[in-house]
Amino acid sequence: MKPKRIVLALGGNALGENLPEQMKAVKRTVKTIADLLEEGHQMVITHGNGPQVGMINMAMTTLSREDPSHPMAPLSVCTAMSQGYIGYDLQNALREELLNRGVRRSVATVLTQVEVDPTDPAFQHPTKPIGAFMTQAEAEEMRRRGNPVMEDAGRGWRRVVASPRPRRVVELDTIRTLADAGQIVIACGGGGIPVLPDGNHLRGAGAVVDKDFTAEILAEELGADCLMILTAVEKVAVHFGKPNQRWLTHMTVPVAEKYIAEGQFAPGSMLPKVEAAVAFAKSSPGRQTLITQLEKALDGMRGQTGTIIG
Ligand SMILES: Nc1ncnc2c1ncn2[C@@H]1O[C@H](COP(=O)(O)OP(=O)(O)O)[C@@H](O)[C@H]1O
Ligand SMILES: NC(=O)OP(=O)(O)O
Repeated sequence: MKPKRIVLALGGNALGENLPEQMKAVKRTVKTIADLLEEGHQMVITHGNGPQVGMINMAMTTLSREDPSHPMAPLSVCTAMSQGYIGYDLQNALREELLNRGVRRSVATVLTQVEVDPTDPAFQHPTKPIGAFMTQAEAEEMRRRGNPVMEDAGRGWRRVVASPRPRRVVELDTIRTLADAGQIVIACGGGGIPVLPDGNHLRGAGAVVDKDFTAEILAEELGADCLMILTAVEKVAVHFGKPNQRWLTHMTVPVAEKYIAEGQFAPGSMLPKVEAAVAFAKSSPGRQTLITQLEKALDGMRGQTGTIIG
């Protein structure tokens, strides 16, 4: 297989939901990344932060309630914390996995900001699920305390926050320089820290950006051949979770757009992945997205499983 430049977007199951789970999960995750690197692919890695940013935000809110001298931490700051928290485990686990395979490579996490538009209507309509899953009763209580909640793709209830579209990766030049120099970069974690340009100042925004959209921008800007989105399902389905569910091996752009229009993909979970894939395919001929499970990434790259879009 010809080596490719891949932007890899890691979903929740690659990271676990709390500290001990994360330390365990990343050990499994980096085996997949190391396998892909061994095949000669060049990788820029990004990851989600839904559970983690929710946990950090809740911890900071509790601290501020208990001791008002600690002001509430905005979601932008919580995302910055989540990039450090996840990047720390991921880069160390990958470094160690490579060393165990006799490979000495530099791995670095770049704290990354993304510009968002203050007029983005998403600020008025929270859709991004964060934090742990809740029962409906817990969700009602959360709603009563002023936090919007939503049912998340049949898996339970979660708090939802605004998720504006990313427009520009602020630290793109740094990421490109490191990637071009053959270094392994972890960047744009949690979709990037959302910021609003205000003259020379970048003001943090109260939102969580979808990592699939930021990964798409990164893949476009870095001239990647492949956007790889690793999640909890091996393939994308139509009629997901229904008796007539059908797993998809390949979607052309028009077919993906037709399924999007039919509402086949759940907002806040599979929809942004397929929308990102469509945008990537449209950005230049030959660009493809692979959506599959972490454990199936190598088979997916070999065309043996997963859903290819483009
Ligand atoms: N049409 C669909 N096909 C496959 N999975 C779907 C579909 N619609 C919703 N899903 C759900 O979306 C999930 C992936 O979204 P999510 O868990 O938010 O991603 P991430 O892995 O990035 O955290 C799948 O595990 C599945 O439960
Ligand atoms: N920020 C983000 O997209 O996180 P998840 O992938 O965990 O939803």
